[in-house]
Amino acid sequence: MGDDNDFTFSQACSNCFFINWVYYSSAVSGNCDLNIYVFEWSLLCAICKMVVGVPVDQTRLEVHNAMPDIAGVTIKDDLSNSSGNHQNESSLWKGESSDNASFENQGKVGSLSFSVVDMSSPKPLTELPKQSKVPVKSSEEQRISTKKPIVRAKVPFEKGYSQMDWLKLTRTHPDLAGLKGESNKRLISMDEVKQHRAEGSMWTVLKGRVYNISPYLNFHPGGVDMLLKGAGKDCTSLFSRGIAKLLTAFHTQTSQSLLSSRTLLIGNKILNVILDKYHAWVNAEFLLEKCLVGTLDDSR
Ligand code: HEM
Repeated sequence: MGDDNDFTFSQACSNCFFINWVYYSSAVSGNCDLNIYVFEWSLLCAICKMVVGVPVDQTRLEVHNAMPDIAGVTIKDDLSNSSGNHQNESSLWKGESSDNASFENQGKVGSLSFSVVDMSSPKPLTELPKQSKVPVKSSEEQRISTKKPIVRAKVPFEKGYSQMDWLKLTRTHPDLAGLKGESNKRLISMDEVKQHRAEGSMWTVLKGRVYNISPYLNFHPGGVDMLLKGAGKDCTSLFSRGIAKLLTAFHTQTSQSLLSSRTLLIGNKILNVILDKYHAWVNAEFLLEKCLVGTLDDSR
């Protein structure tokens, strides 16, 4: 430990691919191709370590254990002095202050020569040791503790207002739409829809169809207030409203692209757009069949 083979360089995190951490190694010996050394390991940056939940010190231990032997390493950086007293090791991992100025170094491993460029900013470097002092939860513990309870807006059914009760009503009530003998095949303008906001004759437009939602108000599992938002309006967008979720997953690529019709890659973060958050399985056309007043005339 602490011999001439010690060196420090910046390396892209194998999870998020940001070059934001500095790897320090000591006591390496034997033969190794640098390409293997750099690319074969799964090493995480400080941020991913926190997300994944591997304690910094533990990671470092694993890194040391997994270290392949390297013979004849002639790399020496400016941050370690000739006596093998590596100031930067302590500043990186033990929280002592040191000058973290960028440096560039040339090195040679076997037949491979290369440049080592420290692109890491001083701030994250001095922050690393602080993180290592905080007890880091295991990934399982972290997953459980960060899991938020799902808050549902669903309104508890009042007696007699279940969806079954609604279906019974649709089968037995003679005129839920309030048509009074008029046809429900007629075209209705948006102006006419706007005039129907009062209780008893409250209209809404859903996917081009005009419904009288008054009788359904108390049966709506999302509550009366939610349904009232669509009164006298086109509620299609409210009905199909989605949410965007930033998954705590990182993609191995870094680009801006559409991974699927609902999943977007921004940088290396995956954004998942969940469409029809509440009504994905709701067949409103069937539920409100008996409330149909007409078809929206969007030409006017
Ligand atoms: C106009 C026709 C609509 C119909 C037929 C309808 C029907 C339903 C049904 C059947 C559910 C229960 C879904 C389930 O259990 O999975 C539901 C839930 C819900 N709806 Fe609607 N809805 C309508 C409009 C709206 C509108 C316009 C809004 C918002 C402004 C809305 C907001 C909600 C909410 C927040 C829930 C609760 C989701 C939950 O936590 O389970 N609904 N709706």
